[in-house]
Amino acid sequence: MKIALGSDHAGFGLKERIKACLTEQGHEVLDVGTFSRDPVDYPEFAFKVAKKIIEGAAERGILVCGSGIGMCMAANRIKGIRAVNAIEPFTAAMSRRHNNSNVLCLGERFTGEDMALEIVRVWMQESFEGHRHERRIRLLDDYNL
Ligand SMILES: O=C(CO)[C@H](O)[C@H](O)[C@H](O)COP(=O)(O)O
Repeated sequence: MKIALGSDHAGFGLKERIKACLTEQGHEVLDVGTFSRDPVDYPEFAFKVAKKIIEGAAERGILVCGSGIGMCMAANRIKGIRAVNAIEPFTAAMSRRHNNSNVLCLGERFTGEDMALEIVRVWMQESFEGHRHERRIRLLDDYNL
C-alpha cells in the first residue's frame, strides 16, 4: 500500500520507526517530513499528508505529533480526510471498520513504541465494512457549511 507519513518534531522518532517497519513490510512510504527534532508546526505536515491522499498519491496516511491531537484536528479540516487519534488498537480497528478512517494519528509522548506499532499493524490490516456506514461517511464528506 502507498502510505503518506508525516510528523512534527515531537513525533519524529516514532515516525522514523513506523517508516522502517512499513518499508520492511513492503509498503511504499511517502515521507513528507519533518526530518529532525528541530521545532516545527504540526499543521504543515498534516496538510501535506492530507494533500497526498486527496490527490491520489497515497491511499492512507499516518501522522505523529506529541499527543496525536493537533495532527488529528488539522487533518480533519480537509474535506475527504477521516482522521482518528488512537491510543489503543481497538479504536484504530473500529475507525477502519465503521468510519473508513484514512489517516491514523499517534502521539509519541503519550504512547510507547511497542503499542504504537501494534496500533499501526491493526489499522493497516482492518477493512471498511461498508453498508450503512457508507451513507454516514457520505454525509460527512458531502457537508458544506
Ligand atoms: O499539537 C500537539 C498537541 O495537540 C502536539 O502534541 C505537538 O507535538 C506539541 O504541542 C508540541 O509541543 P512543543 O512543546 O512545542 O514541543
